[in-house]
Amino acid sequence: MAGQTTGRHLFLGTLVHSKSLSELEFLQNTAVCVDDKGIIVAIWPNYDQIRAEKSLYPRLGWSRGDVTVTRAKEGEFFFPGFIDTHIHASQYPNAGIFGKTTLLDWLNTYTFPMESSLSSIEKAKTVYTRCIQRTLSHGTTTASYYATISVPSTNLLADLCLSFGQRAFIGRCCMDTLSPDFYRDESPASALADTRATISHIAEIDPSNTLVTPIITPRFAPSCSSELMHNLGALQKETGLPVQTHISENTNEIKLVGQLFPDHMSYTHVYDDHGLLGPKTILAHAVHLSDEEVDLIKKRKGKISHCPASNSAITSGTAKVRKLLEKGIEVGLGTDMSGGYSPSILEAIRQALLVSRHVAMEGGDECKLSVEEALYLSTRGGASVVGLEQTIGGFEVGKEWDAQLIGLNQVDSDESINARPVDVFGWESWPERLAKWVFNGDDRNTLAVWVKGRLVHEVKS
Ligand SMILES: O=c1[nH]c(=O)c2nc[nH]c2[nH]1
Ligand SMILES: [Zn+2]
Repeated sequence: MAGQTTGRHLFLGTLVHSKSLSELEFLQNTAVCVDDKGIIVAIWPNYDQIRAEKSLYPRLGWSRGDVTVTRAKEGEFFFPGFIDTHIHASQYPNAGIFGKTTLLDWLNTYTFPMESSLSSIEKAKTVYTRCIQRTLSHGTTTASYYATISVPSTNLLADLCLSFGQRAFIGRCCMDTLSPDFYRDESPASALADTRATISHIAEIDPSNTLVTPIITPRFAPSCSSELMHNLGALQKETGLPVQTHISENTNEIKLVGQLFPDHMSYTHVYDDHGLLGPKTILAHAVHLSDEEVDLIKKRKGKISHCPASNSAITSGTAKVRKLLEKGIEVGLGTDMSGGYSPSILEAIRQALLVSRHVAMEGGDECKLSVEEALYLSTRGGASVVGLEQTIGGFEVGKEWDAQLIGLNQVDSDESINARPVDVFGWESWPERLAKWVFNGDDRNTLAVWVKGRLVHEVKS
Protein backbone atom coordinates (compact mmCIF):
# COMPACT_ATOMS: atom_id res chain seq x y z
CA MET A 1 0.00 0.00 0.00
CA ALA A 2 2.90 2.38 0.65
CA GLY A 3 3.41 4.72 -2.27
CA GLN A 4 -0.11 3.95 -3.51
CA THR A 5 -0.50 5.71 -6.86
CA THR A 6 -2.45 8.91 -6.78
CA GLY A 7 -2.52 9.91 -10.43
CA ARG A 8 -1.64 13.32 -11.77
CA HIS A 9 -3.46 16.39 -10.52
CA LEU A 10 -4.07 19.96 -11.53
CA PHE A 11 -5.28 22.19 -8.68
CA LEU A 12 -6.66 25.59 -9.64
CA GLY A 13 -7.67 28.64 -7.63
CA THR A 14 -6.51 30.44 -4.49
CA LEU A 15 -3.78 28.98 -2.32
CA VAL A 16 -2.92 30.30 1.12
CA HIS A 17 0.17 29.31 3.12
CA SER A 18 2.71 30.80 5.50
CA LYS A 19 5.46 32.86 3.98
CA SER A 20 7.10 33.37 7.38
CA LEU A 21 6.10 33.14 11.04
CA SER A 22 4.19 36.41 10.82
CA GLU A 23 3.03 36.52 7.20
CA LEU A 24 0.61 34.56 5.08
CA GLU A 25 0.92 34.44 1.31
CA PHE A 26 -2.20 34.52 -0.88
CA LEU A 27 -1.67 33.06 -4.35
CA GLN A 28 -4.67 33.89 -6.55
CA ASN A 29 -5.73 32.12 -9.75
CA THR A 30 -2.89 29.71 -9.36
CA ALA A 31 -2.29 26.40 -11.11
CA VAL A 32 -0.48 23.63 -9.23
CA CYS A 33 0.62 20.44 -10.94
CA VAL A 34 1.15 17.40 -8.72
CA ASP A 35 2.73 14.29 -10.21
CA ASP A 36 1.75 10.69 -9.59
CA LYS A 37 4.13 10.44 -6.62
CA GLY A 38 2.26 13.29 -4.92
CA ILE A 39 5.04 15.83 -5.52
CA ILE A 40 4.39 19.42 -6.59
CA VAL A 41 6.10 19.84 -9.96
CA ALA A 42 4.81 23.28 -11.02
CA ILE A 43 3.17 26.31 -9.41
CA TRP A 44 2.04 29.08 -11.75
CA PRO A 45 0.13 32.14 -10.51
CA ASN A 46 -2.41 33.72 -12.88
CA TYR A 47 -3.12 30.53 -14.80
CA ASP A 48 -6.38 28.97 -15.86
CA GLN A 49 -7.07 25.41 -16.96
CA ILE A 50 -6.72 26.13 -20.68
CA ARG A 51 -3.34 27.81 -20.28
CA ALA A 52 -2.17 25.04 -17.97
CA GLU A 53 -3.18 22.39 -20.48
CA LYS A 54 -1.58 24.25 -23.37
CA SER A 55 1.68 25.28 -21.85
CA LEU A 56 2.30 23.33 -18.64
CA TYR A 57 1.27 19.83 -19.66
CA PRO A 58 3.63 19.62 -22.68
CA ARG A 59 6.59 20.65 -20.50
CA LEU A 60 5.71 17.93 -18.01
CA GLY A 61 5.02 15.32 -20.68
CA TRP A 62 1.37 15.12 -19.51
CA SER A 63 -1.72 14.72 -21.63
CA ARG A 64 -5.18 15.96 -20.75
CA GLY A 65 -6.88 12.63 -20.16
CA ASP A 66 -4.39 11.63 -17.43
CA VAL A 67 -5.04 14.53 -15.09
CA THR A 68 -7.62 15.02 -12.35
CA VAL A 69 -8.61 18.69 -12.17
CA THR A 70 -9.78 20.17 -8.85
CA ARG A 71 -10.88 23.76 -8.71
CA ALA A 72 -11.22 25.94 -5.61
CA LYS A 73 -14.39 27.92 -6.37
CA GLU A 74 -15.01 31.53 -5.45
CA GLY A 75 -14.63 31.78 -1.65
CA GLU A 76 -12.69 28.50 -1.38
CA PHE A 77 -8.96 28.07 -0.94
CA PHE A 78 -6.28 25.42 -0.60
CA PHE A 79 -4.35 25.43 2.66
CA PRO A 80 -1.51 23.11 3.77
CA GLY A 81 -2.63 20.08 5.79
CA PHE A 82 -2.44 20.48 9.55
CA ILE A 83 0.32 18.76 11.51
CA ASP A 84 -0.66 17.46 14.93
CA THR A 85 2.67 17.12 16.72
CA HIS A 86 1.21 15.36 19.77
CA ILE A 87 -1.93 13.20 19.92
CA HIS A 88 -2.91 10.00 21.74
CA ALA A 89 -4.89 7.85 19.29
CA SER A 90 -5.61 5.45 22.13
CA GLN A 91 -7.42 8.12 24.15
CA TYR A 92 -9.88 9.11 21.41
CA PRO A 93 -12.95 7.58 23.13
CA ASN A 94 -12.24 9.83 26.14
CA ALA A 95 -12.18 13.11 24.19
CA GLY A 96 -14.11 15.60 26.32
CA ILE A 97 -14.12 13.42 29.45
CA PHE A 98 -11.83 14.84 32.11
CA GLY A 99 -14.07 16.29 34.83
CA LYS A 100 -12.12 18.37 37.32
CA THR A 101 -9.01 16.20 37.29
CA THR A 102 -5.41 17.31 36.89
CA LEU A 103 -2.66 15.31 35.20
CA LEU A 104 -1.79 12.61 37.75
CA ASP A 105 -5.34 11.72 38.83
CA TRP A 106 -6.55 12.12 35.22
CA LEU A 107 -4.05 9.43 34.16
CA ASN A 108 -5.27 7.00 36.82
CA THR A 109 -8.98 7.76 36.51
CA TYR A 110 -9.51 7.87 32.75
CA THR A 111 -6.39 7.25 30.77
CA PHE A 112 -4.67 4.09 31.93
CA PRO A 113 -7.94 2.04 31.97
CA MET A 114 -8.84 3.17 28.43
CA GLU A 115 -5.37 2.56 26.99
CA SER A 116 -5.11 -0.83 28.69
CA SER A 117 -8.46 -1.89 27.19
CA LEU A 118 -7.03 -1.40 23.68
CA SER A 119 -4.99 -4.57 24.01
CA SER A 120 -8.26 -5.97 22.59
CA ILE A 121 -7.48 -5.83 18.91
CA GLU A 122 -11.16 -5.49 17.92
CA LYS A 123 -11.59 -2.50 20.19
CA ALA A 124 -8.31 -1.00 18.96
CA LYS A 125 -9.49 -1.38 15.38
CA THR A 126 -12.74 0.46 16.08
CA VAL A 127 -11.04 3.26 18.04
CA TYR A 128 -8.07 3.78 15.72
CA THR A 129 -10.18 3.68 12.56
CA ARG A 130 -12.46 6.36 13.93
CA CYS A 131 -9.57 8.46 15.25
CA ILE A 132 -7.86 8.49 11.84
CA GLN A 133 -11.09 9.23 9.96
CA ARG A 134 -11.99 11.99 12.40
CA THR A 135 -8.59 13.69 12.37
CA LEU A 136 -8.44 13.51 8.56
CA SER A 137 -11.86 15.11 8.40
CA HIS A 138 -10.46 18.02 10.44
CA GLY A 139 -7.57 18.44 7.98
CA THR A 140 -4.83 16.66 9.96
CA THR A 141 -2.59 15.20 7.28
CA THR A 142 0.29 14.32 9.65
CA ALA A 143 0.01 13.11 13.24
CA SER A 144 2.59 12.14 15.82
CA TYR A 145 0.68 9.43 17.66
CA TYR A 146 1.04 7.78 21.02
CA ALA A 147 -0.58 4.33 20.84
CA THR A 148 -0.40 1.98 23.87
CA ILE A 149 2.03 -0.57 25.33
CA SER A 150 0.41 -3.34 23.25
CA VAL A 151 2.54 -4.25 20.22
CA PRO A 152 -0.25 -5.80 18.10
CA SER A 153 -2.58 -2.85 18.56
CA THR A 154 0.23 -0.31 18.02
CA ASN A 155 1.16 -2.14 14.82
CA LEU A 156 -2.48 -2.04 13.80
CA LEU A 157 -2.47 1.76 14.17
CA ALA A 158 0.46 1.87 11.73
CA ASP A 159 -1.39 -0.42 9.28
CA LEU A 160 -4.51 1.73 9.46
CA CYS A 161 -2.66 5.03 8.93
CA LEU A 162 -1.07 3.52 5.86
CA SER A 163 -4.33 2.22 4.46
CA PHE A 164 -6.28 5.46 5.14
CA GLY A 165 -3.32 7.46 3.83
CA GLN A 166 -2.53 9.57 6.87
CA ARG A 167 1.14 10.49 7.37
CA ALA A 168 2.02 9.37 10.87
CA PHE A 169 4.64 8.80 13.49
CA ILE A 170 3.69 5.76 15.53
CA GLY A 171 4.83 5.45 19.14
CA ARG A 172 4.56 2.26 21.11
CA CYS A 173 4.24 3.70 24.62
CA CYS A 174 7.00 2.71 27.10
CA MET A 175 6.22 2.72 30.85
CA ASP A 176 7.82 0.24 33.25
CA THR A 177 7.33 1.93 36.61
CA LEU A 178 4.83 3.86 38.74
CA SER A 179 2.01 2.60 36.53
CA PRO A 180 -0.85 0.27 37.46
CA ASP A 181 -0.16 -3.49 37.48
CA PHE A 182 -2.72 -3.99 34.72
CA TYR A 183 -0.93 -1.53 32.44
CA ARG A 184 2.85 -1.45 32.59
CA ASP A 185 5.86 -2.92 30.81
CA GLU A 186 7.24 -5.99 32.58
CA SER A 187 10.83 -4.76 32.53
CA PRO A 188 13.16 -2.32 30.76
CA ALA A 189 14.29 -5.20 28.54
CA SER A 190 10.73 -6.17 27.52
CA ALA A 191 9.86 -2.52 26.81
CA LEU A 192 12.88 -2.25 24.54
CA ALA A 193 12.09 -5.55 22.78
CA ASP A 194 8.48 -4.47 22.24
CA THR A 195 9.58 -1.11 20.85
CA ARG A 196 11.89 -2.95 18.44
CA ALA A 197 8.97 -5.18 17.41
CA THR A 198 6.95 -2.15 16.30
CA ILE A 199 9.99 -0.67 14.53
CA SER A 200 10.41 -3.98 12.63
CA HIS A 201 6.73 -4.10 11.72
CA ILE A 202 6.83 -0.60 10.25
CA ALA A 203 10.03 -1.48 8.36
CA GLU A 204 8.02 -4.29 6.72
CA ILE A 205 4.91 -2.31 5.80
CA ASP A 206 6.58 0.98 4.79
CA PRO A 207 10.30 0.32 4.40
CA SER A 208 11.24 3.81 3.27
CA ASN A 209 8.83 5.55 5.66
CA THR A 210 6.96 7.18 2.81
CA LEU A 211 4.01 7.70 5.15
CA VAL A 212 4.54 5.91 8.44
CA THR A 213 7.59 6.20 10.73
CA PRO A 214 8.22 4.70 14.16
CA ILE A 215 8.89 7.10 17.02
CA ILE A 216 10.57 6.11 20.28
CA THR A 217 8.09 6.94 23.04
CA PRO A 218 9.02 6.97 26.73
CA ARG A 219 5.64 8.02 28.19
CA PHE A 220 7.19 10.56 30.60
CA ALA A 221 9.98 10.44 33.15
CA PRO A 222 7.78 9.43 36.12
CA SER A 223 6.65 6.22 34.40
CA CYS A 224 10.08 5.20 33.07
CA SER A 225 12.98 3.71 35.04
CA SER A 226 16.44 5.10 34.48
CA GLU A 227 17.44 1.79 32.87
CA LEU A 228 14.55 1.99 30.40
CA MET A 229 15.39 5.57 29.45
CA HIS A 230 19.07 4.62 28.95
CA ASN A 231 17.94 1.73 26.72
CA LEU A 232 15.73 4.05 24.67
CA GLY A 233 18.45 6.69 24.42
CA ALA A 234 20.82 4.04 23.07
CA LEU A 235 18.12 2.86 20.65
CA GLN A 236 17.76 6.42 19.35
CA LYS A 237 21.51 6.61 18.77
CA GLU A 238 21.48 3.25 16.99
CA THR A 239 18.47 3.90 14.74
CA GLY A 240 18.40 7.69 14.33
CA LEU A 241 14.64 7.56 14.94
CA PRO A 242 12.68 10.47 16.43
CA VAL A 243 11.66 10.53 20.10
CA GLN A 244 8.52 11.92 21.70
CA THR A 245 7.69 12.41 25.35
CA HIS A 246 5.99 14.78 27.79
CA ILE A 247 7.82 17.45 29.78
CA SER A 248 7.03 19.95 32.52
CA GLU A 249 3.27 19.85 32.15
CA ASN A 250 2.06 20.10 35.73
CA THR A 251 3.63 21.34 38.95
CA ASN A 252 2.96 18.11 40.91
CA GLU A 253 4.49 16.11 38.07
CA ILE A 254 7.61 18.30 38.21
CA LYS A 255 7.89 17.77 41.99
CA LEU A 256 7.57 14.04 41.44
CA VAL A 257 10.37 14.06 38.86
CA GLY A 258 12.56 15.92 41.39
CA GLN A 259 11.88 13.19 43.98
CA LEU A 260 12.39 10.30 41.54
CA PHE A 261 15.55 11.71 39.91
CA PRO A 262 17.28 13.73 42.65
CA ASP A 263 20.71 13.50 40.99
CA HIS A 264 19.62 15.36 37.85
CA MET A 265 19.57 19.13 37.67
CA SER A 266 16.06 19.45 36.20
CA TYR A 267 13.28 17.61 34.34
CA THR A 268 14.98 18.53 31.05
CA HIS A 269 18.31 17.22 32.35
CA VAL A 270 16.69 13.86 33.13
CA TYR A 271 16.00 13.35 29.42
CA ASP A 272 19.32 14.87 28.38
CA ASP A 273 21.28 12.69 30.78
CA HIS A 274 19.61 9.59 29.29
CA GLY A 275 20.42 10.48 25.68
CA LEU A 276 16.81 11.38 24.91
CA LEU A 277 17.15 15.09 24.14
CA GLY A 278 18.32 15.97 20.64
CA PRO A 279 17.22 17.54 17.36
CA LYS A 280 14.73 14.73 16.76
CA THR A 281 13.04 14.98 20.17
CA ILE A 282 9.46 16.28 20.43
CA LEU A 283 8.68 17.54 23.93
CA ALA A 284 4.96 17.97 24.60
CA HIS A 285 3.67 20.77 26.86
CA ALA A 286 6.79 22.56 28.22
CA VAL A 287 4.56 24.73 30.40
CA HIS A 288 6.76 25.39 33.42
CA LEU A 289 10.33 25.23 32.08
CA SER A 290 13.03 27.29 33.80
CA ASP A 291 15.27 29.57 31.74
CA GLU A 292 18.11 27.03 32.09
CA GLU A 293 15.88 24.29 30.72
CA VAL A 294 14.82 26.44 27.75
CA ASP A 295 18.51 27.14 27.05
CA LEU A 296 19.36 23.44 27.19
CA ILE A 297 16.51 22.53 24.80
CA LYS A 298 17.71 25.23 22.42
CA LYS A 299 21.31 23.98 22.67
CA ARG A 300 20.23 20.43 21.85
CA LYS A 301 17.90 21.67 19.08
CA GLY A 302 14.96 19.90 20.77
CA LYS A 303 11.44 20.65 19.47
CA ILE A 304 8.30 21.62 21.40
CA SER A 305 4.67 20.65 20.88
CA HIS A 306 2.41 23.33 22.33
CA CYS A 307 -0.85 21.77 23.55
CA PRO A 308 -3.04 24.68 24.70
CA ALA A 309 -6.43 22.93 24.85
CA SER A 310 -4.99 20.21 27.07
CA ASN A 311 -3.07 22.65 29.25
CA SER A 312 -6.33 24.47 29.99
CA ALA A 313 -8.60 21.41 30.26
CA ILE A 314 -6.58 19.54 32.84
CA THR A 315 -5.47 22.78 34.50
CA SER A 316 -1.77 22.41 33.75
CA GLY A 317 -0.89 26.05 33.06
CA THR A 318 -0.08 28.50 30.29
CA ALA A 319 2.95 27.78 28.11
CA LYS A 320 5.08 30.82 27.24
CA VAL A 321 5.18 30.34 23.48
CA ARG A 322 6.56 33.80 22.60
CA LYS A 323 9.55 33.17 24.84
CA LEU A 324 10.22 29.80 23.15
CA LEU A 325 9.95 31.36 19.70
CA GLU A 326 12.22 34.25 20.66
CA LYS A 327 14.81 31.72 21.79
CA GLY A 328 14.65 30.23 18.30
CA ILE A 329 13.11 26.92 19.40
CA GLU A 330 10.92 25.19 16.79
CA VAL A 331 7.33 24.98 18.06
CA GLY A 332 4.34 23.11 16.62
CA LEU A 333 0.80 22.55 17.84
CA GLY A 334 -0.63 19.41 19.42
CA THR A 335 -4.19 18.51 20.28
CA ASP A 336 -2.90 16.16 23.02
CA MET A 337 -6.27 14.46 22.77
CA SER A 338 -7.65 13.43 25.25
CA GLY A 339 -5.88 15.67 27.75
CA GLY A 340 -7.09 18.05 25.06
CA TYR A 341 -10.81 17.63 24.47
CA SER A 342 -10.77 17.95 20.68
CA PRO A 343 -9.19 16.10 17.74
CA SER A 344 -9.09 19.37 15.78
CA ILE A 345 -5.94 21.38 15.15
CA LEU A 346 -8.17 24.33 14.21
CA GLU A 347 -9.35 24.21 17.83
CA ALA A 348 -5.71 24.03 18.99
CA ILE A 349 -4.98 27.14 16.91
CA ARG A 350 -7.87 28.97 18.53
CA GLN A 351 -6.81 27.89 22.00
CA ALA A 352 -3.18 28.89 21.31
CA LEU A 353 -4.44 32.36 20.41
CA LEU A 354 -6.61 32.67 23.53
CA VAL A 355 -4.01 31.22 25.91
CA SER A 356 -1.41 33.64 24.54
CA ARG A 357 -3.80 36.46 25.47
CA HIS A 358 -3.98 35.13 29.02
CA VAL A 359 -0.17 35.09 29.09
CA ALA A 360 -0.25 38.68 27.78
CA MET A 361 -2.50 39.79 30.67
CA GLU A 362 0.53 39.26 32.94
CA GLY A 363 3.47 39.35 30.55
CA GLY A 364 2.53 42.18 28.18
CA ASP A 365 1.09 42.52 24.71
CA GLU A 366 4.13 41.06 22.98
CA CYS A 367 3.10 37.63 24.35
CA LYS A 368 0.00 37.60 22.11
CA LEU A 369 0.18 35.34 19.09
CA SER A 370 -1.39 36.52 15.83
CA VAL A 371 -3.65 34.42 13.59
CA GLU A 372 -0.77 34.31 11.10
CA GLU A 373 1.63 32.98 13.74
CA ALA A 374 -0.76 30.31 14.99
CA LEU A 375 -1.40 29.13 11.41
CA TYR A 376 2.37 28.95 10.88
CA LEU A 377 2.74 26.78 14.01
CA SER A 378 0.04 24.41 12.72
CA THR A 379 1.78 23.89 9.35
CA ARG A 380 5.41 24.92 8.78
CA GLY A 381 6.19 24.95 12.52
CA GLY A 382 4.75 21.46 12.91
CA ALA A 383 6.68 20.25 9.86
CA SER A 384 9.96 21.37 11.48
CA VAL A 385 8.97 19.74 14.76
CA VAL A 386 8.48 16.35 13.08
CA GLY A 387 11.57 16.81 10.88
CA LEU A 388 9.65 17.11 7.59
CA GLU A 389 10.23 20.80 6.82
CA GLN A 390 11.66 19.92 3.40
CA THR A 391 8.63 17.79 2.52
CA ILE A 392 5.43 19.37 3.88
CA GLY A 393 4.04 22.48 5.57
CA GLY A 394 3.74 24.80 2.55
CA PHE A 395 3.30 24.92 -1.20
CA GLU A 396 6.61 24.86 -3.08
CA VAL A 397 7.87 22.88 -6.05
CA GLY A 398 9.49 19.71 -4.70
CA LYS A 399 7.24 19.52 -1.63
CA GLU A 400 4.50 16.90 -1.33
CA TRP A 401 0.85 17.83 -1.80
CA ASP A 402 -0.54 17.54 1.77
CA ALA A 403 -3.42 19.97 1.56
CA GLN A 404 -6.98 20.79 2.50
CA LEU A 405 -9.62 22.58 0.48
CA ILE A 406 -11.42 25.07 2.75
CA GLY A 407 -14.84 26.47 1.89
CA LEU A 408 -16.54 29.34 3.70
CA ASN A 409 -20.23 30.16 3.43
CA GLN A 410 -20.87 32.80 0.76
CA VAL A 411 -23.91 34.64 2.00
CA ASP A 412 -25.18 35.36 -1.53
CA SER A 413 -24.92 31.71 -2.64
CA ASP A 414 -27.57 29.01 -2.39
CA GLU A 415 -25.65 27.36 0.45
CA SER A 416 -27.91 26.44 3.38
CA ILE A 417 -27.02 28.16 6.65
CA ASN A 418 -26.30 24.74 8.15
CA ALA A 419 -23.97 23.55 5.43
CA ARG A 420 -20.86 25.44 6.51
CA PRO A 421 -20.11 27.79 9.36
CA VAL A 422 -18.37 31.16 8.72
CA ASP A 423 -20.43 33.61 6.68
CA VAL A 424 -18.51 35.64 4.13
CA PHE A 425 -20.28 38.70 2.76
CA GLY A 426 -17.82 39.36 -0.03
CA TRP A 427 -16.18 42.53 1.26
CA GLU A 428 -13.70 40.84 3.61
CA SER A 429 -10.00 40.89 2.78
CA TRP A 430 -8.21 37.53 2.56
CA PRO A 431 -6.51 37.98 5.98
CA GLU A 432 -9.96 38.72 7.44
CA ARG A 433 -11.41 35.57 5.84
CA LEU A 434 -8.61 33.51 7.40
CA ALA A 435 -9.28 35.05 10.82
CA LYS A 436 -13.00 34.28 10.49
CA TRP A 437 -12.18 30.66 9.57
CA VAL A 438 -9.79 30.31 12.51
CA PHE A 439 -12.24 31.62 15.11
CA ASN A 440 -15.55 30.28 13.73
CA GLY A 441 -14.72 27.38 11.45
CA ASP A 442 -14.90 23.62 11.96
CA ASP A 443 -14.69 20.41 9.97
CA ARG A 444 -17.72 21.39 7.84
CA ASN A 445 -15.39 23.89 6.19
CA THR A 446 -12.85 21.17 5.35
CA LEU A 447 -14.25 20.10 1.98
CA ALA A 448 -11.43 17.78 0.89
CA VAL A 449 -8.07 16.59 2.16
CA TRP A 450 -5.06 15.13 0.32
CA VAL A 451 -1.91 13.46 1.61
CA LYS A 452 0.98 13.00 -0.81
CA GLY A 453 -1.46 13.72 -3.65
CA ARG A 454 -3.97 11.08 -2.54
CA LEU A 455 -7.52 12.19 -1.74
CA VAL A 456 -8.06 10.93 1.83
CA HIS A 457 -11.23 12.77 2.84
CA GLU A 458 -14.05 14.49 1.00
CA VAL A 459 -17.30 16.10 2.06
CA LYS A 460 -20.00 14.72 -0.17
CA SER A 461 -22.05 17.57 -1.55
O1 LIG B 1 -1.20 15.11 28.61
C1 LIG B 1 -0.72 14.02 28.92
N1 LIG B 1 -1.26 12.88 28.45
C2 LIG B 1 -0.77 11.67 28.76
O2 LIG B 1 -1.28 10.64 28.32
C3 LIG B 1 0.35 11.66 29.63
N2 LIG B 1 1.09 10.65 30.13
C4 LIG B 1 2.04 11.22 30.86
N3 LIG B 1 1.93 12.57 30.85
C5 LIG B 1 0.88 12.85 30.09
N4 LIG B 1 0.34 14.02 29.75
ZN1 LIG C 1 0.13 13.76 25.74
